[in-house]
Amino acid sequence: MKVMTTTNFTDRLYANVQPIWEKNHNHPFVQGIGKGTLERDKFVHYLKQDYVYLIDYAKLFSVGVLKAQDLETMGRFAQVLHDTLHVEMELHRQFAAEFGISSEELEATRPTPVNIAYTNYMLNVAQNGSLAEVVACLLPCAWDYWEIGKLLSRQYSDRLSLHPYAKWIETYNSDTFADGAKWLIELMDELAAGKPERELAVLEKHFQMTSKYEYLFWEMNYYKQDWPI
Ligand SMILES: Cc1ncc(CN)c(N)n1
Repeated sequence: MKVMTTTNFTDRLYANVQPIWEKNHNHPFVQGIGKGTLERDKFVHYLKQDYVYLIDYAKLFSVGVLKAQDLETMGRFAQVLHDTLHVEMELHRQFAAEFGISSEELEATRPTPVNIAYTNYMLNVAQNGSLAEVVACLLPCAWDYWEIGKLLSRQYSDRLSLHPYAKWIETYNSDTFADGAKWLIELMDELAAGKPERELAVLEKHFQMTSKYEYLFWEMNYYKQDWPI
C-alpha cells in the first residue's frame, strides 16, 4: 500500500487506477499464481510472451537514458535496464529451463496481437513523447507487479514453501524490484511537478491505458490467446 500525501501526482494516479488494478489483482491468472494452482500450459504461454514483451520494455529504459537531463537519472535508468535484462528475464530463463524450454526458444516467441499492441503503444510514446510521458507509460508495469508481489506473498504466505510459482512471487516482492518501482514513482512525481492540468491529463491517460493493457495481458495468457491465422 502506497503512503498517501496530498501533494503527489502519483497519489492521484494511484487513486484513479484502483478499479483497473483491482481487476488485475483478482484476475484468475494472478490468483492462480498466488495459490500455486495455475495450469502449467498457461504459465508457459505467459513466460514466452512476457519474455519478448520484456525485450521491448527494456528498450524504454534506454529511451529514459536518452531523454534524461542529468547523470543520476541516466544511471538509475541504466540500473533498471540492467535489472530487467539480468534479474527479471533471468527468472523467466530459469523457469523456462525447468520446462525444457531454451533461451533461444523464448527469444524466438512470436508476440500475440495484445502483446504487440501494448509494446507498440509504449514505443510510440517513447519515440514521440516527453520523458514524463515515457515514465507514465512504463510505470504501471513496474508498480502494479510490485503491488501483486506484495499482495500474493501476504495472501498466500502459508503455502509459499511448497509452491511452483514461489520464485515468481519472491522476485516481484523483492527489494531489487521494489527499489526500481519506488524510484520510478518518485521520478514521476518530480517530472509532473508544476505541469499544467492539460499535460497531467495526458500523463494520466498513458498510465490508465497501460494499466488496461496489463489487464489484457493477463487475459491473453489465461486464455492462451494467439493469432487466429
Ligand atoms: C506484461 C508485464 N507487465 C509488467 C511486468 C513487470 N516488469 C512484466 N514482466 N510483464
